[in-house]
Amino acid sequence: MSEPIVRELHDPPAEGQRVQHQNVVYTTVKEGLAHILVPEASANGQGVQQVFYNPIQQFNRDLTVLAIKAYGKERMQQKQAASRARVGKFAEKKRKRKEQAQSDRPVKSLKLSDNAVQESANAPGDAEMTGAGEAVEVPEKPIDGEQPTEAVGEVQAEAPAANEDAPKEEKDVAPTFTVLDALSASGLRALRYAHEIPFVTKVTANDILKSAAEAIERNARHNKVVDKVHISVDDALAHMYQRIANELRRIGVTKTGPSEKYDVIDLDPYGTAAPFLDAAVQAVRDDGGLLCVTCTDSGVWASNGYPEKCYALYGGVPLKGWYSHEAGLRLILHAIETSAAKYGLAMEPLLSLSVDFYSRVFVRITRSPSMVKFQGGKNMMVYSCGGGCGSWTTQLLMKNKPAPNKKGSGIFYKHGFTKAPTAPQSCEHCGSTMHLAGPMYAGRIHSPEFVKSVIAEAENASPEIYGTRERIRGVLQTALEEFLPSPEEMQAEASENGDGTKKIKKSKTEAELAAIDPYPFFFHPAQVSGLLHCASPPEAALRGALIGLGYRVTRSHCKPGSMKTDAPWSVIWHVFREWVRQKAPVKEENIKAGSIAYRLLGLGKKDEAASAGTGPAENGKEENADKVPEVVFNEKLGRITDKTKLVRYQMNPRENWGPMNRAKGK
Ligand SMILES: C[S@@+](CC[C@H](N)C(=O)[O-])C[C@H]1O[C@@H](n2cnc3c(N)ncnc32)[C@H](O)[C@@H]1O
Ligand SMILES: [Zn+2]
Repeated sequence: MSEPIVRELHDPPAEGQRVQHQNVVYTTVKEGLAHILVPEASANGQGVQQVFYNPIQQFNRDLTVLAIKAYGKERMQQKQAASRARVGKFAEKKRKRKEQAQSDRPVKSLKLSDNAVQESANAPGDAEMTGAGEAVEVPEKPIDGEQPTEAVGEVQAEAPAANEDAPKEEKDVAPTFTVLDALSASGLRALRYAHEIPFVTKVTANDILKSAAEAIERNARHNKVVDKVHISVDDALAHMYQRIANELRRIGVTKTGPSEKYDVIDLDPYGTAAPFLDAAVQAVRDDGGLLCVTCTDSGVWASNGYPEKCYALYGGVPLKGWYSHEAGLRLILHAIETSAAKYGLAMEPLLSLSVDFYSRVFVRITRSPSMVKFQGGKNMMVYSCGGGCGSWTTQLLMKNKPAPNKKGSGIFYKHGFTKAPTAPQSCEHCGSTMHLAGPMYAGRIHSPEFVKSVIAEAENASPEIYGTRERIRGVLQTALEEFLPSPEEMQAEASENGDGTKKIKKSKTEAELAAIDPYPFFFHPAQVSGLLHCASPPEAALRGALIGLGYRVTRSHCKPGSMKTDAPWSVIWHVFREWVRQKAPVKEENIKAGSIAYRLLGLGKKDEAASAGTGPAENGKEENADKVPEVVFNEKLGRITDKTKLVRYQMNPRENWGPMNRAKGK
């Protein structure tokens, strides 16, 4: 029997309570600090929903709250510093004006220099307070108790009305932090941002459905956050383009008031976010605004089922194979980057995850035409042996080549062409046909500093409020460990610490931002073993073998059992052949001549050697085995002791797991 209805909309919200409002009975579902009212028939994601709510996406929402917190703390510090500087500037001017007034001389209008105007427009958090392009300063209103002098009146006549609300005190320039939940449904995200992120000053919850807007209003009232949550019923594109137009008007005409752009935009659509990207990159603030993007159409970006659709949506061809999810993240990043580039906006990936049935990426958008020039050299084509052994090779679309400046004043970059395809049409390892994929993003998909800052937020978060906290810690730690520095990066790291001095954190240089990820994809030992018809090596043994040969090994957050390494494919295959020879012999008579396993195991070569009378290499060892260091499957060397027992991968998806159907609301 159901619980009796004990609550009204205006009562304090409480988990599990039944609430009646306008003849509908709702169950109160708590997530984070927010309570949402879910019509009883559709609670738990069952039944036909009027407004979309998927409980399984809590991970996505918990993570986003923590990510915005981590991102916003730094941003608010910058904004507050800009604010203080501005208040200081005004206080100084106020003092000067007072002195002038007292000396009984007419006060002159204050013209800001071009540089000052530029600075004011560019400083984070500043443009919204002053209006970019502001040129003439208004004198202060008379200080309490003072009578305006004639002189002040004279200057006021010169000043444009647009500057009337120029800041006078700290409270007038208090920094804002705005978020757009562009596809809000029940408003759950907006409610959580309003409740859980203390520095958020306003969240706009937008949805195209009137029924969603009604739900948001109901939930905002129930949660008592109506002052922070602004509701908008509109097409998300129309809403964002309107803000872009308003901002252009603000900068060009009114020159005052807060920025119309958002500090953070969250896109959490049905399926793909691709149609919203062009507007979102422009509607988020271009001084480092944060874009959070979900795409649930993994059947498009991580499979070979619909390459034509993937190309249409993301501007790249997907990959077939084990690492298709990693490639999918790179396709989505490519789509965001190309959307942004044409407006002179650069994208920096902060965190890119492929989890459950969707991807979630967090990127920073900054106006930087000079960074945009690096983009051709940060995107790549991939040649993959998807139908065969799964090996790959990549090719950048362009080269970003450092060239010393002739005058000796530092390094600048040339952006040039690369050579025609270097990969053969047939796989050099197994002879199968190679396929073309991409273009896709070739840079780092996470920023280690950002990932660490979100981990720190997760560690301080209460597990009662953040139900998926342990999983967040595990996934983020795994994402952090994915980072295999390139030889250049390792060298830079070593030289910084070489003299024993403490490493000083430098701001990122263009070269660092332009760096590509030299090890973009993982491989999957169990699947490789399947191809060879052999037992799969224990992870520690395989890791030990690669480490013993001098390579680095880590894993990908995308798939349990995955391995990322800087060992080339030729070495990976050599290690597997040795595995078969030393530890996991296969029945050669069961392996069909000419098959992928036959070619990868080099059985053809043995046959050739036998018929030539030279016989197979002794003990089946490879012919040039002397030249290759011995492969030792040293489990001890490869063992990872995970003392903290992190939940690195989702193990038990609950019932009703998946993207769920669209809501039926109007
Ligand atoms: C997947 S749901 C959002 C779920 C929500 N973000 C959450 O975490 O619970 C997608 C929402 O986008 C809305 N929507 C679809 N197309 C839209 C558009 N063009 N503009 C605004 N909202 C749209 C739908 O009505 C639906 O409520
Ligand atoms: Zn192959």
